[in-house]
Amino acid sequence: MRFSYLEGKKNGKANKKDGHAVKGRGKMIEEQHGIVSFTICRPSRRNAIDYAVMDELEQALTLVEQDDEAKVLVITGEGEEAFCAGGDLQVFHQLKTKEEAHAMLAKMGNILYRLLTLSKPTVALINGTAIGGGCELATACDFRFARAGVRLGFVQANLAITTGWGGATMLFEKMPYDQALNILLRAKTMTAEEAEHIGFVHRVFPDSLRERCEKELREYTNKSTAVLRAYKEAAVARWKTEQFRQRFFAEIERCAYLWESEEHDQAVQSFLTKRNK
Ligand SMILES: CC[C@H](C(=O)O)C(=O)SCCNC(=O)CCNC(=O)[C@H](O)C(C)(C)COP(=O)(O)OP(=O)(O)OC[C@H]1O[C@@H](n2cnc3c(N)ncnc32)[C@H](O)[C@@H]1OP(=O)(O)O
Repeated sequence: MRFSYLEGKKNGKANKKDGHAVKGRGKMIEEQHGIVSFTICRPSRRNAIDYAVMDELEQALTLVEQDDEAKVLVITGEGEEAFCAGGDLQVFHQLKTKEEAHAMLAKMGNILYRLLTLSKPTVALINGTAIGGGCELATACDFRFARAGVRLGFVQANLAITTGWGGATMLFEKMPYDQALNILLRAKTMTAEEAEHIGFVHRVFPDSLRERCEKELREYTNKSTAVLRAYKEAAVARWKTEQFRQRFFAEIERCAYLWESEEHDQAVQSFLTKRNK
């Protein structure tokens, strides 16, 4: 019987030799050669993130953090269409007040903060469109590898909100100030190649995404977990300060405030109406 990575680790019985995968509501976790892959499995919703995906991602972070055989975490989406279309608008459109929005935004914000500061290298394997919170998820990872031609965009401003999961704060940490502010304010999509040109994407692969990603990561997984942890701890120390956390969570407060606006409500309604929701 192939243990699920999550179940096996919880019972301390995971058979790590041949790897294993578990497909559940909204996610699939598999581990091969020290690489743990977390796949968002909601292709009919372009891999949009709902509460179930949040909970599964949080559980996966805990296990990867604790498991010495887990050396690198890769996050990707199922199918060819999308990496992640951000928050599930059909679910989160029910949230009307600042308080209701803040509860959801802070839940995912905390998860992305944990991802940002994970003591293992992380990769967003961008298999398709990355939009809104999908770009925030990708930004929280150390590296971004994308399939040639896919489109990415911090489109939140078109919905009359800002990023709400810490994405802007992380982007200002990881990119030159003017490049980060430009892509946030323009709220347009760009190709993987354009994103590589400005330094948001690190590798663009023409095809065979997983194989190419695994080959690229062999240079990391052939190092001891202790060394990987030590370098990541040095890298993320700057983000474990109270001052950074205050900036990170202030973004979430601002998004929650904007969430309440009539403009935001109408923008989401128009997206959903276009799909007769
Ligand atoms: C919660 C806050 C968070 C943050 O920033 O902090 C956010 O992420 S805000 C949300 C930002 N996301 C978006 O605005 C993306 C909206 N979706 C799109 O722009 C397009 O769907 C796109 C570009 C992702 C894909 O376009 P494509 O033409 O390939 O597909 P469709 O638009 O026909 O969509 C197919 C199917 O998926 C459903 N869908 C897509 N995105 C979402 C979403 N974010 N939430 C829920 N459902 C989504 C869409 O409704 C269609 O469903 P169907 O039942 O077939 O009508």
